[in-house]
Amino acid sequence: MSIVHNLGFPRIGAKRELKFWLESYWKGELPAEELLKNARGLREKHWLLQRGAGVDRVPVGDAALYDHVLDALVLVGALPKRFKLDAASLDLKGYFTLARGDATHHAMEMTKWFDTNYHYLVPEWRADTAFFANPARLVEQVREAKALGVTAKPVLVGPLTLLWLGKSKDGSQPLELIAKLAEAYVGVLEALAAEGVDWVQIDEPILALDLPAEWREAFAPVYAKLAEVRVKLLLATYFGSVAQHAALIAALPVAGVHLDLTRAPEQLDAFLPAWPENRVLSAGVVNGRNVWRTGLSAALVQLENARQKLGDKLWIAPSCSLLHSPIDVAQETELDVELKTWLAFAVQKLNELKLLKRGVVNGRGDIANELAASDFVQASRRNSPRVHRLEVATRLAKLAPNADRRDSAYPLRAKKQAAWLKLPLLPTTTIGSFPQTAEIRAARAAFKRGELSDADYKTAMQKEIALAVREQEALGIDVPVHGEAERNDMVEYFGEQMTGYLFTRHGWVQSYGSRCVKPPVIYGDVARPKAMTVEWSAYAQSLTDKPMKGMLTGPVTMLQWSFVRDDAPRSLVCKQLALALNDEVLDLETAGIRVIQIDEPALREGLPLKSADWDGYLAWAGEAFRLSSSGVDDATQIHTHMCYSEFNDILPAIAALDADVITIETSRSDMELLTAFGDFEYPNEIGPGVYDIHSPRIPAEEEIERLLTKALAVIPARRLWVNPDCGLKTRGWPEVKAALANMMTVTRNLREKLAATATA
Ligand SMILES: CN1c2c(nc(N)[nH]c2=O)NC[C@@H]1CNc1ccc(C(=O)N[C@@H](CCC(=O)N[C@@H](CCC(=O)N[C@@H](CCC(=O)O)C(=O)O)C(=O)O)C(=O)O)cc1
Ligand SMILES: N[C@@H](CCS)C(=O)O
Ligand SMILES: [Zn+2]
Repeated sequence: MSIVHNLGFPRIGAKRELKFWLESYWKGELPAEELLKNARGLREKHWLLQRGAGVDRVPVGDAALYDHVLDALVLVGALPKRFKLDAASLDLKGYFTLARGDATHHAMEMTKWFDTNYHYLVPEWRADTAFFANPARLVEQVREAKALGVTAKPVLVGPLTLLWLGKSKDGSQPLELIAKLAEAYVGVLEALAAEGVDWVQIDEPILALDLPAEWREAFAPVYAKLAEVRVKLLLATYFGSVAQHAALIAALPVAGVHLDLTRAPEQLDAFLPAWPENRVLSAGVVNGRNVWRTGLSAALVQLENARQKLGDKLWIAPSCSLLHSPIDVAQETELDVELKTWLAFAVQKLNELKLLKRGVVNGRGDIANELAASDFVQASRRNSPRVHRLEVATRLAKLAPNADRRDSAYPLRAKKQAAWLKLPLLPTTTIGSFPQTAEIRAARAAFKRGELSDADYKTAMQKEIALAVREQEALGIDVPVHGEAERNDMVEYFGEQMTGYLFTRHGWVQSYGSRCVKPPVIYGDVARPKAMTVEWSAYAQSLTDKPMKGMLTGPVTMLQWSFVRDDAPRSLVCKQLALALNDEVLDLETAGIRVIQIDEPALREGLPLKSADWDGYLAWAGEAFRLSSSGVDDATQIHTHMCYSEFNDILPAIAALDADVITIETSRSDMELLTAFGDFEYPNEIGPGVYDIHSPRIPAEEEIERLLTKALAVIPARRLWVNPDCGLKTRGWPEVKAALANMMTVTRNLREKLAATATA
């Protein structure tokens, strides 16, 4: 019998319940036992919900309390050595110390999960990293599921993917650990088999990447070892085609393979003719990375094709875990009725899978009404006048070929900027946001509920802006910011003010740990009807003589962190965003804001997974950034900011953005990135982050000094800025003030030292 299975479910809860429990626990307000009890209740609710929606095999083990990669490390006993914690006896306190750090440990590094906006904790490898099977928690969850009558399919991060995602901390090659790691996986699988588990999903998304030969070759021996355990393995691949590894995958002793047929539908034809007999094909035909209702007719064509060859060996699934999808459209009671019919979140996606199963098993006639409804929705989206705007298309068509170029090259611009900015050596700034306090969020919530008037909300936000400016003046920050108090989120805020965007009330998606984002949805042509930030920035400028830095989210990040229409190329949508943002840049300049930061933290995350596609992407992404930042006077200083990713492999593309200044996260990786910037001789100004903003820990002066000294060894002082790694919205004011005060003290001391050396 063909079945429906799911690769993973959003774990935060329809009302972000897990987020609130976690944060209460961290504040000491919720006891550990309560957190554990609540989390168990939530995952059980999700299992039953999935079963109720027609999922025959329900994923178990995906409901991490903080991060599934951290859970995978606990499962194989490979916690970073520096924490001196034992995986077998790890309690909640230890688990969260790994994730969030404490007074004596900096948190595990965090980076993007492939090309998503989800952040995982980076494993730390050493030649002597030891592993052991530590399956107790997973086994317990399998038992919980069984007790509820749910058919559990445990989900594991695959061993090769786990190794790949980690970083060597001692220069050794992570792949050398594979034999030891495979032993631990065998132990885990044996424990699951002993529980009567028949299928285990083992995720190897790295198969969507171009892998070096030694990594490709490592698959066969590892999977041969795992195949010794009497449990069926479903090798799950997603986020792209794995056809380049078809021979390797065909030869693996696994009982099933999952393919992402939404990102890479063409791979079905590549795989199907030589599909090994008796192997299950899990067809990922419902997009887990987007919010659009599936075109059921088209998906059925794929499934019918596969079923003809495979019969009941065909399984039906979402393209990837639904972790990246909001939970339930039914909660969106305020959404425009027509637009709502275009959308499907996790719960709706599971229902689509159930229908597809009926359609493919019983024939199309069994779901004739649903197919007709689906066809109608597809046509209504395609033909809707709400999607297309003539003025946007005309503006794009008329764009001058050099519209993405500044008037002069950086060296001349730098002189003109220095002439009016008159900044000291090692100028200091911050990345934009200051603490989003409970009061700010409460004011916004009251405003949204209609309990606070426009005028009162504006006054409340201006009060916060004034506070941020005052604090920065007291600290002596050279280029202050207004603090972004008025923004719910750096992407959603802009999306709400542009045409072609819709936004939800409850469409939360986990970003990391307890932090969530509510990506706005681009359904049509994008434009900016009126200024979005000018009033706030101009107000902030009126409070200080220092040059106020305006703050925008760049076109690539707006694209990457939104759910994007699937009826136009991403490059086109990005260009529309770039022009809308350029309108804002020019309005800011006219209003006297002559330092403008255009954040692009998602530039690297948007990089295609296969290197053959990189140049194409970097060309249009770079052009979009430059389009958004051009047309300003040479003396207007354009900043950009990047964080949360490894940037070494795209340094030339970062330089090609031609921003006058880039501020970039570096401290968690101990300024490793800077060496690359130094080697590459990044031509413009750089502010490498001198402290990590993810932890409440206040960085000591010595730590900041060490990092800054490291930076000075590779970047000439005249091109070096001093700033934190990222925005400070997740922190509290006392920590922010103390951390920035240390940053300022170190900077002043270094300035004196540099001046003394210059005069000596
Ligand atoms: C820089 N980062 C961002 C990424 N992606 C984005 N889209 N935005 C980013 O900033 N990706 C990479 C990183 C990830 N980092 C973060 C950091 C912090 C958060 C975060 O703090 N998220 C908040 C939600 C923020 C938000 O949208 N707030 C709104 C709504 C607040 C709210 O919950 N309102 C309640 C009502 C409350 C009441 O009092 O009644 C409601 O709407 O139900 C706002 O401020 O108005 C979080 O809480 O998780 C995310 C990613
Ligand atoms: N300006 C934003 C950038 C985050 S990546 C902030 O400061 O929060
Ligand atoms: Zn950032």
